Amino acid sequence: MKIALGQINPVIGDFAANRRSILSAAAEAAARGARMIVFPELALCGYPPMDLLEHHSFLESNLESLRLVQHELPRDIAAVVGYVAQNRNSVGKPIHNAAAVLLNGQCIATQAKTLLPTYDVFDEARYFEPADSRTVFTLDGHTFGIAICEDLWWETEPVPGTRYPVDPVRDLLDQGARTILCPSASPFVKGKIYTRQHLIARVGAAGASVVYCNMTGANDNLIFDGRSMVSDETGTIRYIAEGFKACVPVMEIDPPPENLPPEVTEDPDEVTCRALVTGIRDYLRKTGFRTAHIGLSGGIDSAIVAVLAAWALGPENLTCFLLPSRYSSDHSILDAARLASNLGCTYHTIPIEPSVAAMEDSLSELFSGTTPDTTEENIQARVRGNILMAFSNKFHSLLLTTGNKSELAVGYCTLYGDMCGSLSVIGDLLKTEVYQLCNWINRDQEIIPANILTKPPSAELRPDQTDQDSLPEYHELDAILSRYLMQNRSARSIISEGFDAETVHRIVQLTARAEYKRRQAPPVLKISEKAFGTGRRIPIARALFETDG
Ligand SMILES: Nc1ncnc2c1ncn2[C@@H]1O[C@H](COP(=O)(O)OP(=O)(O)OC[C@H]2O[C@@H]([n+]3cccc(C(=O)O)c3)[C@H](O)[C@@H]2O)[C@@H](O)[C@H]1O
Ligand SMILES: Nc1ncnc2c1ncn2[C@@H]1O[C@H](COP(=O)(O)OP(=O)(O)OP(=O)(O)O)[C@@H](O)[C@H]1O
Ligand SMILES: NC(=O)CC[C@H](N)C(=O)O
Repeated sequence: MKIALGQINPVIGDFAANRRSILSAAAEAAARGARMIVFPELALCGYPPMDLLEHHSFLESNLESLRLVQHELPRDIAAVVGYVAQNRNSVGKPIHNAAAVLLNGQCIATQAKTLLPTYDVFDEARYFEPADSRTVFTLDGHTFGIAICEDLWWETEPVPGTRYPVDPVRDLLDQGARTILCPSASPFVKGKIYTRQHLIARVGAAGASVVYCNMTGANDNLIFDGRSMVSDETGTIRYIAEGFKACVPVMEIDPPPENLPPEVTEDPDEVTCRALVTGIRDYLRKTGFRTAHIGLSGGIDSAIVAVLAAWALGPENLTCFLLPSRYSSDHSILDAARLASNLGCTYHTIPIEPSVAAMEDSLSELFSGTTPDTTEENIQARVRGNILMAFSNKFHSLLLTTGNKSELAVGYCTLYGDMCGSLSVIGDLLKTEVYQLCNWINRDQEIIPANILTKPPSAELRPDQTDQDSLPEYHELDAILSRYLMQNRSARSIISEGFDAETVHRIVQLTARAEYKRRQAPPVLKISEKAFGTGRRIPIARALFETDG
């Protein structure tokens, strides 16, 4: 039997476009002899629809769209389509996260999702009623079971100490399933592909094959990497679809192809770049923007964002602004200009001195007798924010923010200043990871001028300032932050590893205090297991250090 993977990139709530993607993928698969095509989780409405699920019109459009797909699909190909189903029981939440098997105008099977992820960025139990049973179906004598995304993840323990009571895959196998079909919307995280491979191998250990179809593209902070997979009944991966790209591969599953199975590997730097490029590109496309712009300082953060944005949108669609102040060094301006030229982007230079001087003049009476402090530094950052937002308003261009995860953690950024913007491109990359990725970008040729990579990081908001005037060295800062943020470790436990106690306490305090800034930050493209944003929810008004100490 030939099976196709409908690895598509749905737009949340664009039922007409998603239906077209489904129908065209099914037509292509049918033309290439596929008997079945599996689409991603909630392919019809996009993932995650969040509170749109509380709108009746959304649910009605979704069901109407399913009816249309059912009748418009090519004949003789079964399509497994993710949609929102009504819960026909009188108890529980009114809807299920489900998949329908459509064939020749009929719906021959449906399956709701049993395990509803409600951790990190997932919030499915808020909306959906879990399935209370699972059933297999047959096609051409082959028995299939459907396990929607998390239903494949039973053996993992997302919340320490908890384990789902039901193993949906085990249940389907016990009912005779020989192949598990897995419509999925599994957001990209570096290295997660190996976990998926491991989960598929578990099914193989029970003698069944898996057809795993993951979504591709990005929605807000979540990036879906595709890389759908097909395994044989020994758990060996026989096929991996391309990452970050819509495609419709077709393959024989019974028996699987003779050729050697592909190795599941990823280059962490390359895959991170591809993920972030996808995140930028889809954010703009799906929000109706074609062009973006950034403030290019000659520092490393805006440099990497410029490269990623130029790759995502094309250099002709990225405008860079050099906004020097009285403290900007000549080399910063030269480095920024050289980078923009290397990328082929247009750049404009607008000195901020006149606006800063005008602000200082306006405030001089009010501030008389005070000494300069971060207030004056922040005015510079806010003048830049003002210029960059004015360009956005006038030319319908989207401002990308350039702050990294280390700065966002400790609050080393100015509200309504360098935090202005709509999408945080590197807010999930620690500063040391930014350096690593820049070196990867420059591996064959110098795209980012070497000087940007070697000079000490500085906000250039006062004379001879460097980041290390206020922060520990980045390798130390990042080591502490990854323990505190990613592993939820307390200061005491981090100190017990040999880190300097005073530094750890200060970093933990700064990070805890800066929650209010992060709540106002734009969505951060997620690439790690713990990113700022919807997957890390911390109250702002709270007792500060007891829980962290
Ligand atoms: N708990 C809370 N909830 C809500 N709001 C709270 C708050 N605590 C303070 N605030 C408000 O926030 C204000 C302070 O925040 P904000 O105005 O941003 O300013 P602030 O955090 O005081 O200063 C910005 C810091 O970032 C550094 N910086 C700026 C720009 C770029 C870079 C870089 O290298 O990338 C570094 C700069 O050197 C300085 O240390 C307070 O005046 C108050 O209005
Ligand atoms: N001279 C400048 N011209 C244009 N934009 C600037 C300038 N200075 C700062 N910015 C903008 O503000 C952001 C914060 O910059 P800042 O220099 O304060 O710190 P940074 O975090 O070290 O960033 P970078 O490494 O990009 O310099 C920059 O990434 C950039 O987008
Ligand atoms: N949509 C889902 O069920 C996603 C949850 C799953 N653990 C994943 O990230 O792959």
